[in-house]
Parts: sequence; structure tokens; C-alpha cells
Amino acid sequence: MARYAQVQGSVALITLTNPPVNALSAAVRLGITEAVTRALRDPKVKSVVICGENGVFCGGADIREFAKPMTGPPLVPMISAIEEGDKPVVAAIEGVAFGGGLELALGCHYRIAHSKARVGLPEVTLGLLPAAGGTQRLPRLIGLAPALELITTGRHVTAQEALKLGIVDKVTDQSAQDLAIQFAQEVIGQPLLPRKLSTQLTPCPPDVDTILDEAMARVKQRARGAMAPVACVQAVRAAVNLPYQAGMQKEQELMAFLFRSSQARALQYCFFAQRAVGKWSLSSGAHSGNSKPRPVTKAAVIGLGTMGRGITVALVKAGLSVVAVETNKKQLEMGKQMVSAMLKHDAQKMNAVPRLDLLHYTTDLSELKNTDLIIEAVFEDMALKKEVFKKLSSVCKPDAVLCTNTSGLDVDELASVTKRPELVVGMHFFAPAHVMKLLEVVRGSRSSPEVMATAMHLGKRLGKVSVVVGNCSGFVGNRMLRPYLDQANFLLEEGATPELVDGALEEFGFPMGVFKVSDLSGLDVGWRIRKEAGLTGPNVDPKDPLRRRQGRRYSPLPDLVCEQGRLGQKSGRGWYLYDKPGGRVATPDPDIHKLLEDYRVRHGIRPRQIGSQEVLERCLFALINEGFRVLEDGMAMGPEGIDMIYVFGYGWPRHRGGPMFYAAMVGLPRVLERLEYYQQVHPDVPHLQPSSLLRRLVVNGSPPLDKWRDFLQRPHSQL
Ligand SMILES: CC/C=C/CC(=O)SCCNC(=O)CCNC(=O)[C@H](O)C(C)(C)COP(=O)(O)OP(=O)(O)OC[C@H]1O[C@@H](n2cnc3c(N)ncnc32)[C@H](O)[C@@H]1OP(=O)(O)O
Repeated sequence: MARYAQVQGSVALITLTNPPVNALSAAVRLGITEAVTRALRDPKVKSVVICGENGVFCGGADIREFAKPMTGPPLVPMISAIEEGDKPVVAAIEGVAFGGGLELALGCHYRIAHSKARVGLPEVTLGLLPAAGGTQRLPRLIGLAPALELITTGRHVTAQEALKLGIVDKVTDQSAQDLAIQFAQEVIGQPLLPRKLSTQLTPCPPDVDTILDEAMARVKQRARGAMAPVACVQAVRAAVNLPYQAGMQKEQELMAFLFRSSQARALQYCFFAQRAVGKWSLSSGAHSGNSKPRPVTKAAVIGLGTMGRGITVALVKAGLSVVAVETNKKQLEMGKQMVSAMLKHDAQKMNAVPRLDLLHYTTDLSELKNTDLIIEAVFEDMALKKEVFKKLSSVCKPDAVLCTNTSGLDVDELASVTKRPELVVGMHFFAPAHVMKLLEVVRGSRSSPEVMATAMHLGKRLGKVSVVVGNCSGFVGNRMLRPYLDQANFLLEEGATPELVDGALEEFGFPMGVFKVSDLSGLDVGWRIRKEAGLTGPNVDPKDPLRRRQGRRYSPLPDLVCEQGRLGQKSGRGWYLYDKPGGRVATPDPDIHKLLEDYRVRHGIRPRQIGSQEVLERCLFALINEGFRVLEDGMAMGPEGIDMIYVFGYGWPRHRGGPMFYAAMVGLPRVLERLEYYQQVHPDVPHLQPSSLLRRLVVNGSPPLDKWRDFLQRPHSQL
């Protein structure tokens, strides 16, 4: 796991060999410990170079080992032995030096990086802190403020920035290993003490306490309940206030606390779940390993509304040439201006040139005959989308892939109007499409494996976390959102206020509560959908009482709010009051409180005190329950997919792992018991009826999440 060689006569070359990222597994740590001991003992060896095989220095500790009892030599003494040795050790960093990998390099006396390498301490993203001396050595090397920023965010740093910050000593476009070997010979005999970071003091500006206090305030505000960033600040404070050994002691104490936390488990689960969803498989036996994507060099986007514009920008940023289509010249010009502005803004931030040359604008669909893949992003209306698909089917080349960016319409119905249903797939982007990381790739019943591979591969090129989902109303994300929204509205009827509900959800870790999100998206969006579904407006069954629709409880509150012209942020009033139309700062609105009070009086509802726990249980458990139904119906590959959809698309706090992981952490019997309780209290809300899968899991002893698939009744998923 670590290869040893003697090169150029006097240089010991230690190579980490644990593909794909040379993670510091027990075997690698043992290999390094033995190799370093050998090099330090061998009188013929005058200096040492540590590098990684296959162009990767080291991706850090082996995260898979965290769930198992610790074996092999620990990292801290291994790194100390390198630093304390009397021979210069040079780290040759290619690819990445992350986490324990960078900590290993910080224990070396010199660091040389390839120009394409990246370094960083991403432990905080795993619910941990850099506990192999990272919180103590990095501040000593680069100073307090930059170290705080890197450690509390886990941000990856390019080799160039690392050089500027002083993390690395040299950057090369050639082989970092070759330069390191040469360098290791040059530094033989030079004093080593100044290069041993543990012997140095952290350089501190006079306002050190202010810097630390401000960092703590910033981190607490951003963390939304995540503990690791707070612990990172505490550990770095120790690098300033305490001698090295005492600082290390503090680092270990904080790490021990984090390591056992449910947040660390959640974040590590997310790390693997994010990678697992990329490995899709279909019930036909096709999977990501045996299905080849089609080449896509030229794409098209139909419709330059909010979604179409974002998708166009995302495609251009990924280097694809794009034909952007609108129905008339005026719309086209408007779309063009917006897309150009977005690309210029983005390029400016990255100090790059906007790739406007990749774009072609037209109102003529016949110009799509050479495009490989078309994404329809017109208004969410089945008739209109069908018309577009019919036309696309006749103008596009026969093997062009046709994608729809619907947020919930039937992909099969759309595919049925084309001559190539096997080349039709849903690509559900989330607004703003060039920013949001989530992509639901919707498999129609006839979508071919090749077309699924193409959409998933394109998602990856766009930097998205792409999740394969089945073709059901609302797909996965929006389907699960409905019971959540319903519960939030019912809570208002029963005595809550928007700020009470939002407060509980924000305290849980959502960046915004449900009513603030609705105001941001525009309340008219849901209003239109409810009208089309016959839940409000002229198509309502006249026999339905006001608070019952289609056989179940219904809250007309959101409709009443819209009828008052309160459409959310854009109109300056929604569930909250804003300082002006388009304003962002929400303040509680006495008019809404009055509306709720009048409503309750009108309907004879006695308001009651509602606490945060009830808000969370009713909103989140109803959503989770629908998640179990999604699994039962075979509309998602597994709980990991659902969790990634919620983490990347709906602001579910990552340190809570996603709804299905959260359910497992709370305990499935508890979720079931609370759903049963609320169902008894609200028998007219079918969403509260516990799903059969949840019941079956509980009866079978609540197996761990990765075993849930074994309890599905359907032999095959719908994917
Ligand atoms: C005592 C505790 C001390 C903790 C200190 C630490 O070091 S904690 C770990 C800190 N390191 C990280 O957080 C890095 C995590 N990895 C990455 O950011 C990326 O994987 C990468 C190194 C930048 C490589 O990215 P790339 O896109 O090229 O590949 P993948 O992400 O798909 O990874 C390939 C496979 O490798 C697995 N993997 C990656 N890093 C680790 C790791 N540190 N431990 C274990 N496994 C790791 C990853 O899961 C992939 O596996 P597959 O089975 O192929 O999905």
C-alpha cells in the first residue's frame, strides 16, 4: 500500500498505492509508517519524497473505515514521525491532497505541487475537523484568517492559490515527483527546524480575538445547526491560544465528539449517496456500466423563459454549442439579452471570457436538424408541449434525443406523439437551472438505456447531481412536496402562523421555511396548478364543501391569499410582507394574521397552540411517508436517490442526511407511531396513512437503510 524505492542515490521515494484516490486506509498508514522508519534509519538515505500513484497524491483518510473499529497505525503519530525526523521530507502533490492527505503533506518539510493539483481540508463537509494536526499546523503555516476560512468551509484550493497562501513551496507544469526528487537533493543539510510547523507560533494580527469572534458568528449563521464548522473555529482558536501539544489535545477532544455524532454519519452518508446515484440501473438489466451515452456536441433549448435561460447558460458553461429557440423575435431578443447578461456575469466572476460564440438564436425550428439533443422548456402545459414534441419529431434528425424539462407532466404522453418514444426522456431541472445542482432524469416507459445514459452523462457534464426517477405525477421531489405543503396549510388553519411554521423548519436547518419559499417562487404557480387540477376555480365540483376536495381535506387558504393579489415577493405581499414588489426581506404581516383569524371564525375552527415539534412531525413525516410510497411504487432506485433529491433540490439540511436517512435516525417505529397518531386525529388526510413499506420495515425490526430494497413488494422497480 506504500511502495519504497531509493532513487538518485540518496533519495527515498515513498509512493502511496491505494487506487483510485490513495486514501489513507489502515494498510496505507502501515505502509507509510514502515517506509518512513526505513528511510530515516538507512544511512544511505539523505532525504525523502512522498508521492501518490496514478497522478493522485491522496484523497485523505479512508472514509469507508469510519464506520468500523479503528485498526492500523493512527495518523497523528505517523505524521509526527515524519516531521520530527532529521531528514528533509518533500511531498510531491499531483491530483489532490485533501483532508488527511494535506495533513500528511503539512507534516512534510516541503511541498511541491503540480499546477493542476488541488489541496484542501474538506473534513468539515463530512461532519468532522482536520484532526491529524490540520487545525494546528495550517494556521501556523498560513496565518489565522486564511486558515479559518479554509478549515471552516472545506474549500478546495488550486495549486496557484496554494502557492500564494504559502501552503506549497513550488508549483510546476512538469512532473511534481521529478521536481520533488531534485528539490529533495538540494535541501539536504539545510536547517530543518524552521520547516517543522509544530515548532512554530501561529502568526497573529493584533485583533486576533475579533477575527475569531467574527469567524464564529459567521460560521454559526451559515451552519444552520451543523456542529462541525463551529468545532473547527474552536480548534483553530486553540492553535492561537495554546502551545502545539495542548492544541492537538483540544483538536482530538473536539474530533472525538464530532466523530460519534449523527451529523457526521449523515454527512458521510451523503458523500457516498451522491456517488451512488450516478450508478443507475434499470429493471431491464441495463445500467450505467453497460449503457453507452450518445455523443452530444450540439444541443438546443426550446423556450427562453426562466428555466430555458438557466438551462442554456448551464449548457454553454459546459462547453456545448447551443441553439436557443423562441416563438417570436421579441421573446427571442429578450431571452438573448438575459442569457448574454447571465453568461457575462458568470464569466466576470471567474475572470474568464463569456462563450457567447457557442450560442445561436432562432425562431425557426427547422434550424434544429443537426442538433444531437433538444431540451424543451416551454410553459408547463401538456397541449403546448405535445405540439412542440410533434414538430421536433419531424424536424430533428431521427437519432436526436428529445428531452422535456417538465416538473411533473407525463413523459409517456409526450413521447407518444413522437415517432421515437425510445429517444424521449425527462430532464427536470430546478430553478435557477444554471445554479441548482439537482437534475431528475425521468425514465419514460419506453426510454431506451442509451437515452438514459445520454441524459445522465449530460447531467454530469453540467456539474449536476443527476438522479434517475420514474414517470409518476410530480416525479419524486414534487410528489413528496405535496403532503408537506398540505400539512403546512392545515397547520395555519388550526392555529399556526406562517412565521411559526417557517421558524420550526428553519430551526431544523432548511434555509427557508415553506411559506418563504412559496413567496419566492410565486404563489400563482401553485394556484394555476390547483385550478387545472379542479381543486379551485370554476372546475370545482359544486358538491364539494369548501374545505374538502376530491374526497379529502383541502385548505383553500393559499387560494384566498392569491385572490387578494398577494402573489409573493414579486407583488411585495404574499404570506409575508416585503418592503416593495421584488423585495427580499420578509416581515410578518398583520393582514395575514387577520385573514387567518377571520377564516377560522368563518369555519368554526378553535385555534390551538401549535409547537415546533408538531410542525416538524406533521410536515416532515408526511413527506417521508410519501418517500416510502415512492420506493414502494418503484419510482426511485433507492432511499439514497430520494435523499439526494431533497438535499440538492429542496434545501433539506445535508447534516440531516435527507428525509429517508433522517427517518432512519429518528427511528422507523417512532415515525410510524407519530403518523398513526396524526392519522387518527386527521382521518380525512390520506397522506398521513402510514405506507405499507414503512409498516413492513418496522415489523421486520427496522433494518438499515441499505437493506430496505429487500422489503419492497414489487419484484421490479418501474425504472
Ligand atoms: C481520523 C479521521 C481523519 C479524517 C481526515 C480525512 O481525511 S477525512 C477525508 C477527507 N477527504 C475528502 O473528503 C475527500 C473526499 N473525496 C473527494 O473529494 C473526491 O472523491 C476526490 C478525491 C476529489 C476524487 O474525485 P473524483 O470525482 O475523481 O472521484 P469520486 O469522487 O467519484 O471518487 C472515486 C471513488 O473513490 C472513493 N473515495 C474518494 N475519496 C475517498 C476517501 N477519502 N475514502 C474512501 N473512498 C473515497 C469514492 O467514494 C469513489 O468510490 P466509488 O466506489 O467509485 O463510488
